[in-house]
Amino acid sequence: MTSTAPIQGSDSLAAPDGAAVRLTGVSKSFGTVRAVRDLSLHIAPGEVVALLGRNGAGKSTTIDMLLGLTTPDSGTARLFGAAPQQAVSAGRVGAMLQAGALLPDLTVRELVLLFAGLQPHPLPIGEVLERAGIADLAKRKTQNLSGGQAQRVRFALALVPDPDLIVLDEPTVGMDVEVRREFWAAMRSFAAQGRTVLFATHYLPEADDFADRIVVVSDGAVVADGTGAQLKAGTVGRTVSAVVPGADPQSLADLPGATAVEPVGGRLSVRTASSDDTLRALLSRHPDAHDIEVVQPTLEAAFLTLIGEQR
Ligand SMILES: Nc1ncnc2c1ncn2[C@@H]1O[C@H](COP(=O)(O)OP(=O)(O)OP(=O)(O)O)[C@@H](O)[C@H]1O
Repeated sequence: MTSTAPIQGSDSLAAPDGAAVRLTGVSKSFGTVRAVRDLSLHIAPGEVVALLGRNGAGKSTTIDMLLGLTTPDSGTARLFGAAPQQAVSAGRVGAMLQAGALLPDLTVRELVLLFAGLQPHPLPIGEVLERAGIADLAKRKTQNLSGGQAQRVRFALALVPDPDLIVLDEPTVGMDVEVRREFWAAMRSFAAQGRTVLFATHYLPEADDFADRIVVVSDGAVVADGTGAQLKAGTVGRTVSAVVPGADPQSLADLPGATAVEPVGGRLSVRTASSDDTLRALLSRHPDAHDIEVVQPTLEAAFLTLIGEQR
């Protein structure tokens, strides 16, 4: 006999909804400051997600709630279907938070060992040092590290639990260009194993280069969520610019797809949701238009538009 009835007694440790991270309508205020407002975020296992926003947007507060370091005023935070503290205690989560002094008077190796002793299934110390690129710093006292070296040690501590999810709050602050490159290479190999990465940043190129998905936060709320390409296409559109004899910005405002027109150095620049339609109509109306350019927006332009709209 065949049956289509649901299987009973499924693994209670599995995330019931399959999500690595699920924030549902979380809010947090500090006095009169509403740091995070009704924010929801769902991250599937294996995704690499950037939380992008300017200073004070609410990124760190969101991360603190997600890790169980701060309790939301309302809403819920779940990691792998469990309460954040439970997922952290189970060694499923590694975190690299902003600044915070490393325990002094210990060598890097001693610090990593101490931290490993608190984890249920830590990675071997040699592997941690290797993966974080700090084998050469193992014997250095933590208080003698440079800012960038201390960041790499914090990254090592995040790797110690051998986590399924790694959460990084502005991880590359203080790292020089070379160290930054090595750091992202290490993160790529971590993510290539199917693990989940969430990082907060205000470096747009990092979000664009490294994340599968960018969640833009402004004034404590999600204002956009998509790939870098989707954010660029969906928010700003392309720009058609040309020298158009006898035209002024107002006369081009009704071109199909046009959302804004401005004069830029003797040219007219038309921001458009449909560059093909705009260009056809422009040439039909002004056959003498010349030096035409169609420009794809940068992520920075998309970001500024998004947070500008929000404000
Ligand atoms: N403990 C606190 N007490 C009072 N206000 C706070 C506290 N923590 C955060 N805030 C305020 O909440 C808002 C959000 O801060 P948060 O640190 O989450 O932003 P952020 O996006 O991480 O900023 P940054 O990029 O500068 O780190 C800010 O206005 C901040 O001043």
